[in-house]
Amino acid sequence: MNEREQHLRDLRAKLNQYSYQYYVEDNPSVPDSEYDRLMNELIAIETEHPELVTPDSPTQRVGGEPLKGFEKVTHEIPMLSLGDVFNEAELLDFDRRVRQAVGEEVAYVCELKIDGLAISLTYEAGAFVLGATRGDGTTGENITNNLRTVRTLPLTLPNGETVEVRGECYMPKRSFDALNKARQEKGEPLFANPRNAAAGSLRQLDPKVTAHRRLSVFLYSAGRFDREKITSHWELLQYIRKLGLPVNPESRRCTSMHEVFDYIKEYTEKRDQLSYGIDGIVVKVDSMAQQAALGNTVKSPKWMIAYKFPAEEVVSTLEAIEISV
Ligand SMILES: NC(=O)c1cc2c(=O)c3cc(F)ccc3oc2nc1N
Repeated sequence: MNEREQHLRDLRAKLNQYSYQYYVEDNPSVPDSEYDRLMNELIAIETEHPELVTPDSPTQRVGGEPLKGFEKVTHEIPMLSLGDVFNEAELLDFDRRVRQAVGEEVAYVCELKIDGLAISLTYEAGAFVLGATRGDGTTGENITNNLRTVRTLPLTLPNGETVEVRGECYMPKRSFDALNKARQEKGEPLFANPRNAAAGSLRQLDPKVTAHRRLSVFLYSAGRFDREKITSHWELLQYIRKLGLPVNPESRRCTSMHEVFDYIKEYTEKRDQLSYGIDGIVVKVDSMAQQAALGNTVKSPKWMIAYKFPAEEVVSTLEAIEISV
């Protein structure tokens, strides 16, 4: 390997390390400007020596010309949405309905409800080939080029699987604060919250704009997968993690509603320390057989429920002034 190739390898390694510090550790060791400087240097060298480009180089994320619009994508397996409950009594009703329907004890998996945008990712022979929004559940929008810019979304799977996975694309609080600070300095309208900012960033026609929004993803489900090998949701999460895809580390298997309530209490308290926004807790029946027995309504699975946190009483300054007058 010659000196130039070694320099490229060092640049890629540094950029990947900075991404890991930013997105996984929520503790960047360099400012965004230093990341962008190194990325521009890597783009310049690879442009001059295209034969040295590698498929997993961070520069391969920001490709494609701005689109005129988004192609439609049909979800073979519909992407359903979550039913909501707003208090513990309603959560107990859900548990009672589930246990009556399956006629046996039930274990649950609790997950943080990431406040982002539902997406579907398709990998063919280990290569990321298609990314889409949920849309109306049956028809979504092809946002592949924009999702390629999401640094925590692997462009290749180490073992070359063909799989469709589903998850949430979100904007970390750090990215949201930096984005609104930059917009304030330019006198541009601010985003109201990270969810709106993520949605706006994914619906950009120009991937270069999306790349600067520093989005991230957590995966939590799959489209088609081998139901012989994977008999529980907990195993599905481990399988998705083994593929090399980011899975939220806070999920927990609970064998009683008592443990579910403990989990909800724990993460209601921890919510503000998380590096991303959550708007509730998702409670899923763990057994795939019990999920199948419960089935779906036309809109949502009956084996899953979202416990929503009470809306935060954010009294804006203006409201405060009105109240004080
Ligand atoms: N926002 C979320 O963090 C989150 C969302 C969903 C879903 O929307 C969802 C929709 C389905 F049809 C099936 C499973 C799901 O699991 C989910 N799990 C999560 N953790």
